[in-house]
Order: sequence, then structure tokens, then C-alpha cells
Amino acid sequence: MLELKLDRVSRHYKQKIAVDRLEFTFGKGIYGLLGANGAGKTTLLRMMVGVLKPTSGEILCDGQEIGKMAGEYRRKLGYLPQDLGYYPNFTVWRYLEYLAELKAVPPELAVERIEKLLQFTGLAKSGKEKIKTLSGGMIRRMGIAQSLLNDPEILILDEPTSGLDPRERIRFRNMISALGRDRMVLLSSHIVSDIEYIADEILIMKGGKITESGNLQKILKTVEGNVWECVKEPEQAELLNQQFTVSNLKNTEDGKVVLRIVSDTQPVEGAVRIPPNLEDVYLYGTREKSFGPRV
Ligand SMILES: Nc1ncnc2c1ncn2[C@@H]1O[C@H](COP(=O)(O)OP(=O)(O)OP(=O)(O)O)[C@@H](O)[C@H]1O
Repeated sequence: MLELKLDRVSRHYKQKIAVDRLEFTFGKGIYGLLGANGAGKTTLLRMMVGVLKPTSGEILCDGQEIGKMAGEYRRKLGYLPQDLGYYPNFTVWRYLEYLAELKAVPPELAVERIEKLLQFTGLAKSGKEKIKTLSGGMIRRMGIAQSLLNDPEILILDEPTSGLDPRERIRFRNMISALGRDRMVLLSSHIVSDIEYIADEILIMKGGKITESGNLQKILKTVEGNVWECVKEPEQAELLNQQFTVSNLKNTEDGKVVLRIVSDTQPVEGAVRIPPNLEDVYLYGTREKSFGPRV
């Protein structure tokens, strides 16, 4: 039974509080961490993988503080950082072999694992290619392969789909879904649809705190009644767009504009309530000011 617990975890950088007394318990499954730039996602993930120490609070893996577990924790862990470091002249195979050595995977097991992981990530034909010749998507897939070399129980992925084209993103999503069946996977993203499709549980982070958490249905409920739709002339649509938080604008064939607005109160006469989606929740949860007209 895997349990990773954040116990009032904080991280300060001088005056700046990047992560603020977080409390959360992870088990098996896929967790999606959504938050605007600077919300504290990377700082949190780096503490969870042990490369950064909390200023206060503890991170406990099955009851043990991860800093005290050292190698034992690292053996349970796979990590895909935002910026993957590699030697461009290494071949994909050499790179994975090198990391397997660093992760103390026995050499005979390493060969078998590398072969399987190259298959899993669709890189079976690229083992002999130099990394500098790969596309961005292939490098990300190689990153996933390295994070899985030690068959980790805990997998932490920082923005795994950023910069990928739609086909690669879908491929990635499917890989992550397959991985979440028997381990804990935590991924951060700005891409709401990726989180919406694959996460069993969604965490919304703002200002170093988790403001919402739960499955999609629960999360959607938090903004139920606060999402509106109306059809307006372009001039009025422009005004509404300046006043309110508009999550979507769409032109109709007869020259009007359909607006999707997130607001605590009816934004304009004729606006009707519609069911929320995760983008609305994200906008609501990461808002700068209370909702209603923007000032
Ligand atoms: N080494 C550092 N020194 C000082 N401040 C830092 C440092 N690293 C992060 N911060 C600050 O802490 C806050 C959280 O940063 P963090 O990178 O964790 O956010 P994030 O949610 O991952 O953002 P992004 O989506 O842009 O990667 C930001 O205000 C950032 O400027």
C-alpha cells in the first residue's frame, strides 16, 4: 500500500513563499496538478523528488520522511524534469544505459528494461540514433523511458506534454494512462485538456496552496452555476470580454458572437447558465480577483 504524504510542507525563497503549508496524501493513481505560471508546481515536485528540501514540514513515504530514506526512496521514484539533461552526442541506447547505471539497475536487467521501454515509448528503431538528431517529442519520450528504468512505484512528471504537437500529446497521454494502473503518477501541466483526460484526481494550485482537489465531477461542481453563455453583437461582446473573464468566444455564421463567461453573478441580461468544464474551473481557481465584472 503506497502512501506519499505532504505534511504542512512549505518552501520559501528569501521573502517569497513558493509553497505554503501543503497537506495532501497521494496513493495509487494519476494525479494532475494544474496551476498558472509561478503557482509553485515545480517547487513542489522538486521537493517531492528530494532535490529540494522543504523550509518546513515533512514529506512522508509510507510513514518515513523521504530525506531519511535516501537511496531507498530514490529506488521507488521516477522523475521527468521540465528540462531533461543529456549529452547530445550519446545515442538513445547509451543514454538509457548510462542512467540505468546511475540508478543502480543491474546490467543484465538494464538491457531487458531498455528494450521494453524503447518499445513502450515507440523508440524501438531509434536506439542507435544520436540524441541530437531526435525531434522534441522523441526526446520527451526518451525522458519518460529514463524515468521508468527502475520500474518506479512513484512517477513524477513536470510538464510532460509541453511543446508537443497534438499527435505526440495524445500518444503521451495514452502512455501515462497505461502507467497509472499500478503506481502513483503525479503530472503537472498548463494544458487543461491533458489533465482532464487522464487524471483520476485533479489538484489546482494557486499561490503555493492547493485550492481545489478531487475527481473531475467534484471539481466541476465547485463552479456549477457560475458559467454562463450568451450571444451578442461583436461590439457588446468586446465590452463583455473586457469586463468579465471570458473562457471562450466563438463567431456565429450570422455575424454574432457566442461568449462563455465565468462569473459569480449573471454577467448580462439574456445570459444562461451552462455546465462547467475544467477550463472554467481553472480560470475560476486561478483568478486574481473575485469574480463578477473585472476591474
Ligand atoms: N530559485 C528560486 N529563487 C527565488 N524564487 C524562486 C526560485 N524558484 C522559484 N521561485 C519562485 O517561486 C514561485 C513558484 O515557482 P515555481 O517554479 O515552483 O512555479 P511553477 O508553478 O512551477 O511555475 P511554471 O509553471 O512557470 O514552471 C515563483 O514566484 C518563482 O518566481
